[in-house]
Amino acid sequence: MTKFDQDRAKKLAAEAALPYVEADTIVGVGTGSTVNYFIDALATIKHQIAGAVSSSEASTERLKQHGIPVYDLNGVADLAIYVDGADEINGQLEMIKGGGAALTREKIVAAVANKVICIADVSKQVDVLGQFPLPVEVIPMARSYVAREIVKLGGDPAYREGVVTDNGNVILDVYSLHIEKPVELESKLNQITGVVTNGLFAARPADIALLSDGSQVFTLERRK
Ligand SMILES: O=C(CO)[C@H](O)[C@H](O)COP(=O)(O)O
Repeated sequence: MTKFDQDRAKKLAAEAALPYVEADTIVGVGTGSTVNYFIDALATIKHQIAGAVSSSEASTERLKQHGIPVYDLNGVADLAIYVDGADEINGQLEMIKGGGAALTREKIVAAVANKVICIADVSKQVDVLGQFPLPVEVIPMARSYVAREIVKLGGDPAYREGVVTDNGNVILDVYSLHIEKPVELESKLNQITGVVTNGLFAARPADIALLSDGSQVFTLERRK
């Protein structure tokens, strides 16, 4: 890939999500550096929206700093859109997420949303998922057991030292996966006792991807 301005690409992709925000609705907001640009853009139209639900303490803080009200997801029955970044995204708009350790809350908000919009720079686009180590959120006392089970599935798990998720759990990053069947692997990993969830967003992929190379934004829509 030729060199490009990654920060500018993230900002352009983030700003391209603004037209999808409907007036007077609550907006689902993800986590990460690309989403930070989205939050800053959302602040420019904050008087037109009802507020946000957030997938992490970090995003909640940034939203509040901008004066955007943040609601508890339990009180929100209808969420039109959820906007989030990705660590990898393939042609079916299946993603690996969780580089920022927020995967579980991200997956929960995505599950509630009618439309999931992925914003990313074009370096995140891949043919086959798995170059980026797949994050798995694990209950701390199950860490070694889960790691052994992941090895049986062909993965190479590494403990992300020093990281505790917003839910009080730990992360295993799984290397050496060439993920030909993302839906199947997502389900298999979730069946290991002690796994909270994993960073494959395949059962519930993105509906729209806004990908930028720093000069333009490419819109991909998932074929249903
Ligand atoms: O899944 C995530 C956090 O858990 C992020 O969306 C993902 O890591 C992409 O981050 P960035 O926009 O900083 O590249």
